[in-house]
Amino acid sequence: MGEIVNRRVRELDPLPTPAQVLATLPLSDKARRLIIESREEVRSVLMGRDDRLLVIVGPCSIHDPHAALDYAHRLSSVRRELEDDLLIVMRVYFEKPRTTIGWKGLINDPDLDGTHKINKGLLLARQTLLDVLDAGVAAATEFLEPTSPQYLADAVTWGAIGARNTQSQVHRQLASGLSMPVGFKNASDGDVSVAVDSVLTAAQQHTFFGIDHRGRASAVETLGNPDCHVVLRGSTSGPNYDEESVRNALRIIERKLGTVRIASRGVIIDASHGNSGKDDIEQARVVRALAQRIAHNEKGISGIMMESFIRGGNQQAAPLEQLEYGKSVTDKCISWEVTDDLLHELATAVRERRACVTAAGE
Ligand SMILES: O=C[C@H](O)[C@H](O)COP(=O)(O)O
Ligand SMILES: C=C(OP(=O)(O)O)C(=O)O
Repeated sequence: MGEIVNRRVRELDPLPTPAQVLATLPLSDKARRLIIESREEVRSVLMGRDDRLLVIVGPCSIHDPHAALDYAHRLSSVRRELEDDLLIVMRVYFEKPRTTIGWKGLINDPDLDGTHKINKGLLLARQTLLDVLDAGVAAATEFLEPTSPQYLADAVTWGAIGARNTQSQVHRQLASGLSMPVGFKNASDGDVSVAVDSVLTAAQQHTFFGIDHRGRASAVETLGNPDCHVVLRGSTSGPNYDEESVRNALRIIERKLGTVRIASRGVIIDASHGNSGKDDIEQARVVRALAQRIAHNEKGISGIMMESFIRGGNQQAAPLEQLEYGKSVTDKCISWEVTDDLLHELATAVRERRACVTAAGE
């Protein structure tokens, strides 16, 4: 057998089952309530029943659970302060899709040293999510590995399928069975219509290969997820957060999804990635430009995403003891101080939008 299979597999190291991990690190009652409430709030914002702005904000990736929790505590108090205007959900991203190679996130390599202790990373990631929730902050994450949601998804309020996977059947099927709203990014080359196709596909029922809670290979039958939507993140050839690009995306959504029963025909705009050339200073400028447009009641923008951490910028990934505290090891992030200002500016923009709507009798 060894001559024809597994010739390029060094080892198969069993992982605990999802049921074991969930039993070791269960959700608290408080966390469960936060997840149920915040998922419903996200749906309401997406449907326009709640006039707040969804703001998904936090580090590009989590590499240091202690710094992540420090960030979550800062965010928690702003979240409460601005809750009448903003629905804030923290980016708690553990799985990084790479353009070629690079550190693939806390689950894949928790020690950031190429030892890839997934067993450790899985538990560390789940513990971090639970800690963030206990700090009173709802969590957003990108789902990358098709089986990882079984270990984490119960603790997640908003999910993303990234630009590199938006056209992947595997990820569309996965989203069709997820219990929370899921945003599909436009493709890295800027194609928005594939993300719209994803929303259409994920809203349908599917049957596919997966695992159950006991880790058994299973045929997974899903009901379809009507809470998927498009995230505009710019592309390798430039931004797509300008008014014309947003109108264009809304037209594609209307044309392709006109009769499909989905929560949102609006978009979320990711101010990072292709919309700011992954530059934190530019990213803050993009958020400010969006705040102005929101204040003027531009239609179709349900939410904003920002990559933000304690310190601005980024650094090379390396073992924790060699790193500067609170600074991204993947894309450049906006510093906490600037983030705090931007969140207040976005809240002001939402109040101005509300005044516009009232004045226009909408
Ligand atoms: O959000 C993070 C990165 O943009 C994504 O993981 C791709 O990064 P890379 O192009 O550096 O691999
Ligand atoms: C990888 C990310 O984004 P994108 O898929 O848009 O590159 C991300 O948001 O972390």
